[in-house]
This record gives sequence, structure tokens and C-alpha cells, in this order.
Amino acid sequence: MIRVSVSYYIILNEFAGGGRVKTLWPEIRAVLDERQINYQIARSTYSGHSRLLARQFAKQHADDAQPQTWVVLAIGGDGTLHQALSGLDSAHLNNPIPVAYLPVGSGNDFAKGIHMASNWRAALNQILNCTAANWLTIGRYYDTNKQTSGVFTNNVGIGFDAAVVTSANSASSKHWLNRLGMGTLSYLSAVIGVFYNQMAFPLTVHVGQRRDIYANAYLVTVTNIPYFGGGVKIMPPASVNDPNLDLIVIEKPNIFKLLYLAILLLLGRHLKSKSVHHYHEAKLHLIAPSIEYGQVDGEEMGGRYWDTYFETKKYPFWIDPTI
Ligand SMILES: Nc1ncnc2c1ncn2[C@@H]1O[C@H](COP(=O)(O)OP(=O)(O)OP(=O)(O)O)[C@@H](O)[C@H]1O
Repeated sequence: MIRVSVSYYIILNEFAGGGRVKTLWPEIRAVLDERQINYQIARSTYSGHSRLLARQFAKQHADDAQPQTWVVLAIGGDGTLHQALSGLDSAHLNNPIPVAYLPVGSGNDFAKGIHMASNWRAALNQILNCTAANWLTIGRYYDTNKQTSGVFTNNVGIGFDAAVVTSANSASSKHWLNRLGMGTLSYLSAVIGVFYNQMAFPLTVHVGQRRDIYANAYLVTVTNIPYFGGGVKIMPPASVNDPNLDLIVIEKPNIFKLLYLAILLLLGRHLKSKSVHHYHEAKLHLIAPSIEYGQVDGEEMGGRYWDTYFETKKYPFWIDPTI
């Protein structure tokens, strides 16, 4: 067995999973101590703190000669991983610090997407027993209106899914439903509310020399993995080993079509529907001239006009899902 000695900079989001992480942390720490793992802990004390912690850590280690001495380990859900990766990437290191992620949030779509174990102890072994960084595809976006950029492991959504994320996060019931392990219910009630309020919007998809114009776009998601929204398999063929991104554009359905699409989605056959459009590209440019909600890896982006470029890059992950 090859042994590789790395130290972990743990970014702990005790609020993820509706507070489940706070309860689990003593058990996780016991495993780390029993295995004599070298680690430092930084707690996320406010929303957005994980990004700052990762960025500061990366800057402090910018001159490390050995790139794989440290691993930044995000303990939480997709949002915590998103923030840790964003902070690391924003430091622009020549030798990027590998990122790992213990999926103990509510949705954990990225973990499902890369086939990590669903049991946290087994997932932790896939990190602690990893012997080399695994370079996976991540997405990058550039918003020309705001002149800001960012990275994503999972997806960027415009319209319906983003409005659902915004609505579910602001619902007072989210916290206790999460505590009861019924986080999906908070999304379900948000889906129903958003269906009645979200309007169709015009969208231009610019790929190479081609421009496709949709007058009634409704759900627009650029995805790097099969899942979004806490386990919904929106793009079965998507893979982090593929250098391309997938774009799905769904035009506004009526209630009957929506139910039909929901059934097709459950059967994994929705990509065959005429109102579902699919692109598989390394570079995409999306333009939506109305203010639409956005979500990135389940985190709210707020409402904005969209004139946004998407592409992919590779980032080292300290996770071996084959273990
Ligand atoms: N100290 C904190 N107080 C309140 N919120 C925090 C704190 N630290 C981080 N957060 C926020 O917690 C939110 C939830 O984290 P995360 O997305 O990782 O968990 P989750 O929602 O349970 O999981 P998933 O995204 O996989 O469904 C993130 O939006 C993050 O900004």
C-alpha cells in the first residue's frame, strides 16, 4: 500500500445539512485522531466565510515548493465545497492546492456525481486513502455585465432552478425540514410556488458560429455533473472526466406538459422531449436580456441580466472514489 503524507486544512461548515455537521463533527474528529491525521481546523462563522478562509490559506501557501503537502478539506454540502474551491481558485497559484470534500450537507450532488460513497465514514476513507490528486473538470463563468468570474463544480442555473433555490433558502421551514432529514420537501414546496410565478424569458445560446434563439426559455442549466437540486438527475451523461459542459434549455411548459416532463425525468428519458434542448460543448455564451435569478452549485447568485461566457478547466481533487 502506498502511503502519502498530506496535512489537511479543514473548512468546517457546522450549519450545513441543517446543522447535522455540528452533531457529526466529534465523530469525524475521532476518526482523524485515531488515524493520526495531521490537520488544522477553520470554522466558517458566517455565510461566505469558507471562500475567504480557502483564499487566505492558498495565499499563505503560494510559495510552497511541494504542491501536495496540503489538502483543503471542505466539510459540509455543495455550497461549502463551492466556496472552498472558489477561494482556492481565486488565489491563482502556479501549483494549485488540491481540494477534498466530505459530503455531509443536505443535497451533496457533487459527491453523487463523482460516485463518492454516501456513508460519511466510507467517503472519508476515499479522501484519507487517496494517494494522488485526481484532476477533474470544473466549470468557469465570466459575467460581462458585472465583469466578475467564478468557478463551479456542479452547475449554474438561470430561471426556474435558480428561483427554486432562492425561494427554498428564504423559506422559514427549510431549517427544520433539513433537521428532520426532509430537505427535499422544502424544495418541493418551492417548486410548486415558483411554477406559478416564474415567467418564460428570451434566451440566446451562442455556440461557435451558431446562435439559437428561444423566446420562451424557462429552465436553463449549464452543468458539469448529472445532478442538480439535491439529487435530480437532469443530465445523465454529464461527467467530471469530460472536458465539455452540458447545457439544458427547457421551454415553458403548461401544467400537463410539466407533469409529463416530470415523469420523463424520473424515467431518465426527458432529453428525448421536443421542449428539452441539449448542448454538449467546451465553450458556451448565454444571453438573457431580462433580470433572471441565478444559482451556482445551489448558492444564490441573485437576479441579474445575463451575458455570460462558460468554459471548463481542470482542478486537482484529493478524492479517490474508486476506493
Ligand atoms: N457560519 C455560518 N452561518 C450560516 N451560514 C453559513 C455559515 N457558514 C456557511 N454558511 C452557509 O451555509 C450554507 C449551506 O452550506 P452547504 O450548501 O454546504 O450545505 P447544505 O445546503 O446543507 O448542502 P447542499 O448544498 O449539498 O444541499 C451555504 O450557503 C453557506 O454560505
